[in-house]
Amino acid sequence: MGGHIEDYALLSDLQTAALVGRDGSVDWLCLPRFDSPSCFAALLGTPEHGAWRLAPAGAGDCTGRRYLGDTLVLESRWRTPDGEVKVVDLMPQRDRAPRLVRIVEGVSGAVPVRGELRLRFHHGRVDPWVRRTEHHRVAVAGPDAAWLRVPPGVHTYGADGGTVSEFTARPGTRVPFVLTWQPSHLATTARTDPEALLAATLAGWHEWAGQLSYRGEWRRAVLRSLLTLKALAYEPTGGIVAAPTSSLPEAPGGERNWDYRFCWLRDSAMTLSALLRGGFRQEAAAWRKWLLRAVAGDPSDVQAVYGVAGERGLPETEADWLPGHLGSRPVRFGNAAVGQLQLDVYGEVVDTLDLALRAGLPMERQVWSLLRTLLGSLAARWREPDEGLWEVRCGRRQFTHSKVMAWVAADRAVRMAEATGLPAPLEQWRALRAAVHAEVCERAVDPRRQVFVRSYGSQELDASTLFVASTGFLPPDDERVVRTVEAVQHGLDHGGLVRRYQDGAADGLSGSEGAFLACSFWLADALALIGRRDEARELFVRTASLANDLGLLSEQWDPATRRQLGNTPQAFTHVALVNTAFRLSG
Ligand SMILES: OC[C@H]1O[C@H](O[C@H]2O[C@H](CO)[C@@H](O)[C@H](O)[C@H]2O)[C@H](O)[C@@H](O)[C@@H]1O
Repeated sequence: MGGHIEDYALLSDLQTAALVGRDGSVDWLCLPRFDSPSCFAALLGTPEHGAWRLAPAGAGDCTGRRYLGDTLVLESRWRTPDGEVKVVDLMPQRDRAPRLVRIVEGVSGAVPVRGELRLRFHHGRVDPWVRRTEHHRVAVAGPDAAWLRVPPGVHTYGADGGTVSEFTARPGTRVPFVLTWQPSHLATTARTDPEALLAATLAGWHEWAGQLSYRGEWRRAVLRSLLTLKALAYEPTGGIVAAPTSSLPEAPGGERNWDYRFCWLRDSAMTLSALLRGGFRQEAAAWRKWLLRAVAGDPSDVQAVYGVAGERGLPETEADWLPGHLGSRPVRFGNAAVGQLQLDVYGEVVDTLDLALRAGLPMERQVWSLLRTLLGSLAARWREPDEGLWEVRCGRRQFTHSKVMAWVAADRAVRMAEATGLPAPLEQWRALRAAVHAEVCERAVDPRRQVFVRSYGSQELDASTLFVASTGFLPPDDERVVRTVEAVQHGLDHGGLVRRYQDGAADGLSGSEGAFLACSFWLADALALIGRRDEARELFVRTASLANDLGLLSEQWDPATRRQLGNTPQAFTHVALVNTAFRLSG
């Protein structure tokens, strides 16, 4: 049922991503886009649902692995009784077709190597027909074709529903495999030079990483997080996916399994703020253009989530043929969050536009007009209950976080209007800001404890109320802020980390979940803001240390089993890591 979540390495060509396990198996790959059906879905099933293992014959997990420098080129090493072998995995940035390149290099001895390629299109459901050409094995089914370039001298044959390759790796030999996807109606595929692709891919990532402006003490973790965020941005449109996976469970064996291969305005706006802080402005400009296209049509009907090209419909379906990761069912594709009202997205989007302006991106006329439409829509809707940032499936409420973020939208809009002098109903925006502030202070605070609660009138805690401090809604020395931070720290503690809300709080789903890693970083932020910097540092370091050996973090953490949970790598978590590192580094 796939390896452990933290066993996976990420490869990306900035249009889709693959996950490679420690055992040398590519267990997840959607082609040609992040949100396309997968051709390898062993992550959510077994190798029978599609996988490509390439490793010393009979070997288990690799004995060491790393990314080559500041790139997403993975090198896995096996030391075996027969000798040592390296496999270098990469997804070159696209020219025409998506490719997965795997180069086996002999280091010492004579090591028998075995490749087992099982392509299963449409999320593990369709076993393609495979034919042989002079240089390739070609798998075809429906719209999909995958071409495996067979290296000269490698014995390749069909067996066990897949393609097996066998050879012996010796020092000085490099054996490259290239898997290319293209529409099945194309009869040939272009030849490529895998070594040239490797060199260009290394250079491309290094060049990008070289722009990082952060010089603080957590440079390595920050850069790996930013590389991961960049890897989740769909280059042709500027959209950013929340994670490249679907249905990795928030509770093993449970139903909390969601498809994250889409662009949440919340997640992508926050991603942009992290990239901007790191000095990456080009992505911000591209995302702003994506945003304009995505919300075009009826910007007042802004959705919380869109497809990578701005699609509005992402129908949620259940894949009953997949057993799920660790038996966690259902496996879902598509996401019903698309039909929810999540008012906080106004705040996150406007906050990011403000940050972009302050980072020197010129305010375009179209962006300004979008901002005015968004504010008009928010003014009409902010009193409505919504599903909130946690996307509850048990009905709408007056969530505190949604209202605080409505205040953020009005506040940042006022700030931008004042800074630019561009035409705006400034007095209306100021009045909106004041009205939201007054209502939140009156209705979202528990009168007895003087803490901000999950929703108006409730007694429940919610880590998203920490935003009252970090957004500037109230000054950090306000007693209600301090009490809220302390209440979250103690009331939502889960093994030294933070739950997003109390275990058992209504969300419309069965079972419980792990500690939410982004919330743990948010608490570190809030502790720093209220002056408890030592505790903030300690929590930050503890949370960041849960990353796997390659620096990757999923959405949640299970303190009992000490394992990662949920979709991986998750943008939300890496964004929070970056933002907190910046704050703590001053
Ligand atoms: O927990 C229920 C919800 O889980 C997902 O939402 C979470 O992930 C989103 C993407 O990272 C994030 O924006 C949101 O704040 C998280 O709660 C899922 O996508 C939802 O459909 C589901 O209701």
